Amino acid sequence: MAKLQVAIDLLSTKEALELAAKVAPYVDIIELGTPLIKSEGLAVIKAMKAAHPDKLVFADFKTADTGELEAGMAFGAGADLVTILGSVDDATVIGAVKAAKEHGKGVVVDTIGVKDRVKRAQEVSKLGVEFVELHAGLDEQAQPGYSIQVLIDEAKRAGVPVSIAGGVNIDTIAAVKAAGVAVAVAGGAIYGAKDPAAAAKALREALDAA
Ligand SMILES: O=C([C@H](O)CO)[C@H](O)[C@H](O)COP(=O)(O)O
Repeated sequence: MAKLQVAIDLLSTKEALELAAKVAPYVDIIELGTPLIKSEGLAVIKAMKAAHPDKLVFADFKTADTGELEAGMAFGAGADLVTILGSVDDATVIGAVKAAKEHGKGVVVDTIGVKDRVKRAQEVSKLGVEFVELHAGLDEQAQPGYSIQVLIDEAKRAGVPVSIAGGVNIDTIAAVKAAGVAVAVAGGAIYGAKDPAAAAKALREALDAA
């Protein structure tokens, strides 16, 4: 069964906690987006884990160097999963995986900006990561002609556990699920909705549908 991850790209701990309280019943993973962590620091991780100890808290660090150190910081603050950039040296991923093993937590590699996402996903999967995020970031999504179909096709070819992030919504989630993903990530489709709880519930139901 694929997991549902809410990506919270809001900028304050207060707003993030309010959103999480509304959508937590429908999601498995609560992602603290990179802008949120840059705005609020490690304290937002601590606050979210305290509020939702039963959920996986995902710190979207997008770490590019000192993998062991930064992953250790995220896990020490209460994160269950932390992201390392796929474009960086294997040594950074290996260091983060070392920290994850010490804390009993996990590393996710984010392929944002990677030219051959499938190849890199297959490479880093051998390094002990939990799963690989096939990700088109918000800037890439804003480019003319962007379609999530690219990520869906890549997920089908990957042959390793992946998530898809980059335009998952109620219209695309069935195809995302059919691609065999481990995790579907939805940001704007939830936090940008008039009724985030209803949006998360609808995505959950679509993901769980036979
Ligand atoms: O990770 C993200 C981005 O880099 C900013 O932190 C987004 O949360 C991710 O792309 C999902 O966004 P949506 O397309 O809004 O679902």
